[in-house]
Amino acid sequence: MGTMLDATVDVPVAVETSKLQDADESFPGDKKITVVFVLGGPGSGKGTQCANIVQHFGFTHLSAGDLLRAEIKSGSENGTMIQNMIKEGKIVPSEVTIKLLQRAMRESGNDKFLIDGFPRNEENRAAFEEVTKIEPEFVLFFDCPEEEMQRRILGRNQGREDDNIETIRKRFKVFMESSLPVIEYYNSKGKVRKIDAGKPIEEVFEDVKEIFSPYSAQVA
Ligand SMILES: Nc1ncnc2c1ncn2[C@@H]1O[C@H](COP(=O)(O)OP(=O)(O)O)[C@@H](O)[C@H]1O
Ligand SMILES: Nc1ccn([C@@H]2O[C@H](COP(=O)(O)OP(=O)(O)O)[C@@H](O)[C@H]2O)c(=O)n1
Ligand SMILES: [Mg+2]
Repeated sequence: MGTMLDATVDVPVAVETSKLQDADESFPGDKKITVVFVLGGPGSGKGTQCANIVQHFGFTHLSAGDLLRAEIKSGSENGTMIQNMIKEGKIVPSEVTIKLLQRAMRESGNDKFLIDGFPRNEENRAAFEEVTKIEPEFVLFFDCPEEEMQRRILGRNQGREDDNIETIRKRFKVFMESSLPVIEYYNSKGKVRKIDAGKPIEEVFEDVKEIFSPYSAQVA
């Protein structure tokens, strides 16, 4: 399953694991890990489009929010803290989120990841870089008007404790103050691929597909 951008050879899982901890000590033939960060405000359509990308391009979708919600459900010792932060629209300390992401990456057996909803602030960004040494291939940014995002979240019906108007307002504020600067940071490095996410799902995916075409899983 090679692509244009990763000269992939199959290596044992053990090598992959050490690579995650020490990705800068790569050697010829080592497995390259491709990470795309998928960012955008709450309700901009990150999860929806990631599901489409997975179908077409062979990536594994890791939603930081989904991993945190699963951690609450699992009854972990951090569960109550995570639940309280999500209810308030606050960003969970990166130490917790990065561990969940690393575990999910390891367990997937894949080498191409869409990391959805992460990094959401500077602390997330710097810690991920420090711990994993992974630089994202690019950042997919779903740009969507706030009133449209609000409408979508209120219609989402996933039973989420943070999908109420009071928490939604807090999440928008956190997005503007903490997450947009991360997008700006990557923009200054020329890594942001911005998508007009206010359009219907199929139209957004047309634009997404263009960006991902070099990563087609079908390319020999
Ligand atoms: N382009 C779109 N147009 C209309 N509704 C959308 C669009 N993309 C996603 N949705 C819907 O909006 C809600 C939020 O989408 P979701 O993918 O969960 O966003 P995010 O992960 O960014 O919060 C879902 O109910 C989804 O079905
Ligand atoms: N990197 C992250 C991602 C999510 N979260 C928490 O999880 C909540 C929901 O995130 P999400 O990505 O599932 O939300 P949406 O943007 O998909 O609506 C956020 O509001 C944060 O409280 C976090 O703390 N750190
Ligand atoms: Mg989501």
